[in-house]
Amino acid sequence: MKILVTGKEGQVARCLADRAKDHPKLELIFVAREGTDTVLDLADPDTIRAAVAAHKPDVILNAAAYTAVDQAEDEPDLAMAVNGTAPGILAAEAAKIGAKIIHISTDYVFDGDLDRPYLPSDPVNPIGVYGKTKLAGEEAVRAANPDHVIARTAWVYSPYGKNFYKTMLRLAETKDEISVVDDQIGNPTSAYEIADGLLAICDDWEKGGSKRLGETIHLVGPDAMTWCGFARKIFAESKASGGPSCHVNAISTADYPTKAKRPANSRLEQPA
Ligand SMILES: NC(=O)C1=CN([C@@H]2O[C@H](COP(=O)(O)OP(=O)(O)OC[C@H]3O[C@@H](n4cnc5c(N)ncnc54)[C@H](OP(=O)(O)O)[C@@H]3O)[C@@H](O)[C@H]2O)C=CC1
Ligand SMILES: Cc1cn([C@H]2C[C@H](O)[C@@H](COP(=O)(O)OP(=O)(O)O[C@H]3O[C@@H](C)C(=O)[C@@H](O)[C@H]3O)O2)c(=O)[nH]c1=O
Repeated sequence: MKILVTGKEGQVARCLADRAKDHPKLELIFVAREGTDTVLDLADPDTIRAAVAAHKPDVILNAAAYTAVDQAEDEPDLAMAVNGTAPGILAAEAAKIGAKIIHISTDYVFDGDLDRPYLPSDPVNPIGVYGKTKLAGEEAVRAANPDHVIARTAWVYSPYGKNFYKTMLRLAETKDEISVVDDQIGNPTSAYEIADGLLAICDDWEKGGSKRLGETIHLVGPDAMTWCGFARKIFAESKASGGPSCHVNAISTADYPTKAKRPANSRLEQPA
């Protein structure tokens, strides 16, 4: 089964590439906005149509996105083109050739006001530009192709790209203490967990199954914690293996002003 993966250099895409060898019946083709034989720029619909026509995949896995949460507040049009409009074009192009689409979304589609983990069926209400654009992408995918899976994940970390885990370890190289917000809670998620979850769905489809088809699912790590708790965990593990570590002060969101508002409660849960 041929799977066209967007965003070749992203965290999830790179973990998909690492895991591909465990799924010999899945042929993963990675494209990016530059540097690949077939270029796919989500901000340029013509390149989307051309890439899908060139590869005629059975599944499109959209792992690319505009993920700079604060920067999105200053570039809402570009963020909307990439996160909101392009997924609909990918989904429509997939539908035209009878292909399925897996689209990755985020906890930031929720406002964070609920006092329990969010279920896929809970009402959405994003509070920042990034979340609004990701919600538009979800809606566009649902409208364009019934053969979709929308997998919402959260707080992604991996050895690749930019993420909170790597930021903490980098800061610890030069600082004795750092201050991290202790009033935003969520589920840190390894990009490998996401890759494994999505490839398990593809394996099922390859065998003729219909696992999760038409569903919006939550695919996150098992443990919820605050960003401060996550930082402390990162340093505890790092210290145990002889890596950098530093003291973490717990602060409130009000003490760490950022351009974009983030949900206080980002916990996601998938019903059994
Ligand atoms: N990171 C996180 O904490 C979370 C991520 N998600 C979602 O998970 C998915 C994967 O995220 P993650 O792997 O962390 O993302 P990354 O930020 O690691 O990578 C995003 C990729 O998207 C590519 N990209 C950006 N703009 C375009 C464009 N116009 N055309 C083509 N490619 C583009 C980037 O390309 P380039 O290398 O050229 O910059 C990059 O390779 C996304 O849908 C994201 O919204 C959901 C929840 C949490
Ligand atoms: C670096 C740093 C951040 N923070 C705070 C800011 C913010 O509230 C929180 C997380 O910071 P970041 O900017 O690294 O994370 P952020 O970019 O908000 O992460 C989000 O990315 C997008 C793509 C998603 O979809 C989300 O699930 C989520 O993972 O930690 C501190 O309190 N101290 C620090 O030293």
